Amino acid sequence: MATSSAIPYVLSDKVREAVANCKVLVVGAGGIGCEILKNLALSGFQNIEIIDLDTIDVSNLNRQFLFRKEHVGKPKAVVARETVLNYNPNLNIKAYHDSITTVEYGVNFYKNFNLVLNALDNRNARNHVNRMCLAADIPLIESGTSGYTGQVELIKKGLTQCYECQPKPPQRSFPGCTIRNTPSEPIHCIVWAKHLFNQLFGEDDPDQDVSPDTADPELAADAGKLALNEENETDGDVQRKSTNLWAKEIDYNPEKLFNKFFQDDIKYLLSMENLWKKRKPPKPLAWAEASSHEGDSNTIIENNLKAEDMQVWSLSKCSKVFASSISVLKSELSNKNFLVWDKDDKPGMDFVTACANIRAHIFSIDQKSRFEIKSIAGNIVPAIATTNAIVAGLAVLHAFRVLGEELEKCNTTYVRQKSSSAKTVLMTESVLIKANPNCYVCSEKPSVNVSVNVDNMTVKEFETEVLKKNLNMIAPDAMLDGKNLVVISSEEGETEINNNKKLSEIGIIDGSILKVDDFLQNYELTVYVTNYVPKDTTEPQFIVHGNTENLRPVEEMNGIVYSGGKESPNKQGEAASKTGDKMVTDDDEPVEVIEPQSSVDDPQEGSSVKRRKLNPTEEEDDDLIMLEDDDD
Ligand SMILES: Nc1ncnc2c1ncn2[C@@H]1O[C@H](COP(=O)(O)OP(=O)(O)OP(=O)(O)O)[C@@H](O)[C@H]1O
Ligand SMILES: [Zn+2]
Repeated sequence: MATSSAIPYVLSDKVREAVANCKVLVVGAGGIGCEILKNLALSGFQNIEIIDLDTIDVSNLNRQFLFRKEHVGKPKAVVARETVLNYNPNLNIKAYHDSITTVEYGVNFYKNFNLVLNALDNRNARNHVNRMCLAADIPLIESGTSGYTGQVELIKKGLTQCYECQPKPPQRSFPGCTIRNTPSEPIHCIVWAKHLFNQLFGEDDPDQDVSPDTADPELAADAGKLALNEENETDGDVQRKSTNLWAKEIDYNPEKLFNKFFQDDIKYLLSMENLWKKRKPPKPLAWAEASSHEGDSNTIIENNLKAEDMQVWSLSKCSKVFASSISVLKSELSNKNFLVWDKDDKPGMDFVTACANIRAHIFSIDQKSRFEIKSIAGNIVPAIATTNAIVAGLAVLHAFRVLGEELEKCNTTYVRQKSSSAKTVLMTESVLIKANPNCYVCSEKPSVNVSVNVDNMTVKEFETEVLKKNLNMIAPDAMLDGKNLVVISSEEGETEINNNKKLSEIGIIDGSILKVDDFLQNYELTVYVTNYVPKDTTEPQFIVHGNTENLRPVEEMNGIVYSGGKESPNKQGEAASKTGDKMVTDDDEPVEVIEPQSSVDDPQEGSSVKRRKLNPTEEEDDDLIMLEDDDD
């Protein structure tokens, strides 16, 4: 392929020179990353570094055009580099097969670059790169797609909002008792099946218990206890022992496992009578019955007309697959400590399909095909190559503006599906979106309020659940303000002694202030602790809020709330009406590019007014900004 393209000649001399001399980092070589790399290589960029932690999967080949069949299993970053070098052998391009969140890539690493382009698929890595670019004061072009929608924005310290300025919609989650006791939708059964996979083969996680929940608030206290006592008299061991240990003891005998999860546990649930006063009770199912249940003739005929993945399995097929997948998973486990569930791993996906459908049958819930279950279980929104290409193109246009020192022209741009009411595909904010002054990441003195039961949460849980998982730190150190006492240290061996102590035991009580910092992220945060006792298991274990003035009742908070929350976004159809250039899509339908509205007196106000119009609807926005891997 030719080493030069027309693009450099439409750029000013200044930008062309900057493009040739700058050094850029591309984080992620997936759907968007491959497109960005190709665009960079063909538009005159000379010095590119690319990092991706993953290897090429066959499912990537339909849209990650730098990869071919023969590359499956090889590191994405390495192959992306090789392919791009074919476009332009003179490129100075370096590949890292690694996670960007590791300590090797500290602030000094970022300072090597003029610009960073994110092409990631998960919130954690995005949050991390956001913090690193703020710390290194490097412009970051953040992009994401979800199906037909996408977004590109510039993040620059002091000029724009950062990736964490606005609250992100929490990931959809369900109360434990719905999953364990009273499922009513297919997704409840799918989540349960994934939890069951983890209980049997994965890393131990008490939050993913699949056994009946006697602490269900719907139960009159006695009913649950009564049932538990009866259970203990008969088969009590099974209940109390870890599922994992018990499964090992019976050598993963599929019949015994089946009868426990789908017959005995269901009988036990039935004994919690309160649950079934207003609900259809579940029907316990024994292995022998399921194995011979072929389904009604209509379903068999319907199934025969469908591709295998689209068929809804009969109970007998579910039990066969249950047994065969367990046998494969058991042998996979024999040389590992635990397995990690992955939607693209056949036995794991088969196991979840079978278990979810058996449970759905028991609770009279619609059963689903393997294909549907895969997309629900893997949080999959189909990736659309065209959207990735548009977004990657926009990202590189943003890069030209940044290099031309026209950062203020990098207004956030959205890709939207054309709707009948407004023929729009691209929409831009009218102004740069300013930082949230209360942002717990980019404000001058970042602070956050954490409400937690100080007599119940351990220091280790606080570190893992609050500081790492919720506040996205990598290696936090925490000091109790006023006492100069280091309570959590990122140095091995320094504070492990505190790990199993409750927060209050080491002096973290209502009103305590913690000074937390993450050395890698160059990030300091003041954490104000308040004591909070959840009323029952349906309430969150802890709440993180940006600003006490914004405190709202727990039920409104839906687990986590940050300050500076905005009104709910409006429908995309209400987007700005001014139209501009036309372009042509694959299907030859003319689409229109929406130009920013005329500037307004107060940019901040203008921004928020416009944003309400441009933001996606609740249904479609879940993954717009941050495409999540499955991690529930
Ligand atoms: N911490 C990280 N460090 C480096 N690369 C990362 C990190 N987290 C995610 N990535 C990479 O970002 C890329 C995102 O690309 P994309 O959204 O197309 O996902 P994918 O894994 O290729 O596809 P899919 O999830 O649809 O199977 C992936 O290649 C992934 O490996
Ligand atoms: Zn911010």
